[in-house]
Amino acid sequence: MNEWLNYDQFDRATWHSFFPSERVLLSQANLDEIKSLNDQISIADVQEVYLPLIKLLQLQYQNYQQMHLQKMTFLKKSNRRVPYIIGIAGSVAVGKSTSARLLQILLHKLMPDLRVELITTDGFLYPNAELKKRGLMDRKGFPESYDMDKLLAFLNDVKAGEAEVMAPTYSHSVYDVLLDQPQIIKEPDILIVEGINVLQLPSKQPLFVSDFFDFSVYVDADAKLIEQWYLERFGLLLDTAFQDPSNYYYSYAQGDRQAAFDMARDVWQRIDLPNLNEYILPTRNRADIILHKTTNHKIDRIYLRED
Ligand SMILES: Nc1ncnc2c1ncn2[C@@H]1O[C@H](COP(=O)(O)OP(=O)(O)O)[C@@H](O)[C@H]1O
Ligand SMILES: CC(C)(COP(=O)(O)O)[C@@H](O)C(=O)NCCC(=O)O
Repeated sequence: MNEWLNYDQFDRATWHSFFPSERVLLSQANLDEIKSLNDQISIADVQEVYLPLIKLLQLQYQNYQQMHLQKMTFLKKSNRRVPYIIGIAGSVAVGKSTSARLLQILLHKLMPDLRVELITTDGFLYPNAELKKRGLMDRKGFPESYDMDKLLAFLNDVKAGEAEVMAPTYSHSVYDVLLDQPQIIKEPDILIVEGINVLQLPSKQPLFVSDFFDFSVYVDADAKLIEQWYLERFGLLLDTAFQDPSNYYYSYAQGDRQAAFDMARDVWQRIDLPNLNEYILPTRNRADIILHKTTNHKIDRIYLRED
């Protein structure tokens, strides 16, 4: 079966024409905020690809709230705010968290009155101690390495309108879950949930994580490019680890740089690449939109699911 059957495909110029840049002028403060996130981010991508996507999301969000109000009126129930949840999927190191932060900044720009929160499912990985106990250290990121019940309960509580919901957090430099630093999510209007596993089907649970999503994005690129981005990120992790003995990568940063990169290349080949091929890529055609990247993270094609 043609996996693109249900998608409209657009090149950048066509996609941009749906919402020309002049409609939202980014201030210097906006640009500074984006550049502080990552100074390599292309502002052309932001204006030509992300702003039309944000406009589409704004329309979907408004529709969603209207539908919800009509339903509550029909059921003679009082209306309450129900968070709109956006999932962002894709390989390790494809740029999910960078895209998620961009969406958060731009959604806030277009709808300044809304509270937009962002979490990553990395926090729902079992802690390293538990992964070791289960013999799963080399399976980090694979479906069995996540506490899916905890993630589903978290999403359920957010959707149910709980005043405060705790999300565990993860640090790449500690290489573990930060059990003492949970993130507190307080009644968001929009919640972005970013992670490699957000479009996966559960093995035991009766619910999918994506059952909670109102819109989903898959960030896509050729595996060879993603490996390069993985290694570039590893280089940045090494640079920051250099003077910090508590950093997971400290000993690699102190030792031979070539050997450190050989180790990272091996981890990519043994763990993250098979995970991409076996468990992440097969979820691509569940997304509402696929952002396809080429060299230098430039988005060259956009696939939008047909209704
Ligand atoms: N749009 C972008 N432009 C330039 N570099 C980017 C962009 N998106 C991601 N990167 C870089 O690629 C690497 C992986 O991105 P990251 O957001 O950490 O990926 P993920 O969350 O998917 O693991 C990081 O070094 C990040 O700085
Ligand atoms: C924590 C992760 C599963 C998730 O990755 P992310 O999407 O945040 O890049 C990944 O970064 C990871 O640690 N994978 C295990 C093998 C490795 O060290 O790359």
